[in-house]
Amino acid sequence: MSFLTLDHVSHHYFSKKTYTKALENISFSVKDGEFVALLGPSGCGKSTILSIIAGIIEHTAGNIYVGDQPLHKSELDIGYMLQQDYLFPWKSILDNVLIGPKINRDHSSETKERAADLLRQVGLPNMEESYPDSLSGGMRQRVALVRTLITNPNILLLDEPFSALDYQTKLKLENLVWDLLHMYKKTSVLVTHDIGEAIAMSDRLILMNANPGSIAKTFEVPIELRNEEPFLARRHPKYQLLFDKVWEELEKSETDDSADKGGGILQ
Ligand SMILES: Nc1ncnc2c1ncn2[C@@H]1O[C@H](COP(=O)(O)OP(=O)(O)OP(=O)(O)O)[C@@H](O)[C@H]1O
Repeated sequence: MSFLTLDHVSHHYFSKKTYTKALENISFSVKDGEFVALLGPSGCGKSTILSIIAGIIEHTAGNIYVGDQPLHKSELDIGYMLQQDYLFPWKSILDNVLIGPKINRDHSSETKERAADLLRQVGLPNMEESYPDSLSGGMRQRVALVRTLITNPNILLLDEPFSALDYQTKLKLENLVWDLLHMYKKTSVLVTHDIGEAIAMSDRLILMNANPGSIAKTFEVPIELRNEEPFLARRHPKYQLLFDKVWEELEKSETDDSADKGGGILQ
């Protein structure tokens, strides 16, 4: 059975006078432990999908299931990682990481030990008492990753988590995140503009069109790439083949009739 299913999901944003058809008839599912990437042009609704899965906004049509339970009745524990790390500058690294557990009234020494252990795993040993302003962008995102994993979520939503980083740091973090998510067998949905990142990190790519946001095509990533860390996957001959196919499809969607079908004025 699928872990998460979106079944003909649509979402329209309404303001006083206008509306935007952000998503139209989105259907896909994510298997337990699977890593799915959402890829597509700006404004095609990728972040809206994550916000709906996270329960931040309510979809206007369709159904979402976690297993066989409707999303709103499920006990889905979500980890959300964004482009910005949103670390609190006045809190130490450890206290930043422990925000989630503290909200859940977990003050246990086991959780503190787990935080230190995770910080070590992401290459930040003995940094618990440091403060965010003493860290580089890449180090801050590692802390954000630990803060996301510490509550042991059963799905991770990754909204362009590497896009603010320099290229070298981004490649290193892709590897690190991939390693940890595979080690802990996490189900993940990644939003990205980067075709290479989507291919190197995920098991399946969902390519979207804009105006309104819809699914253009799905690509299975070949097993040879899925079994490799992102850095090595990028060197595999099948990586370039898939890159070219996805690129071709993206080009097609950009040359399609681009008349604005994504919204209008309310009467
Ligand atoms: N709060 C909002 N109110 C009105 N319209 C919105 C709102 N948020 C997003 N939209 C519109 O919904 C559509 C989808 O936006 P969304 O941010 O989900 O796309 P995206 O694919 O994540 O974009 P990007 O890649 O640029 O981050 C866009 O047309 C956007 O302008």
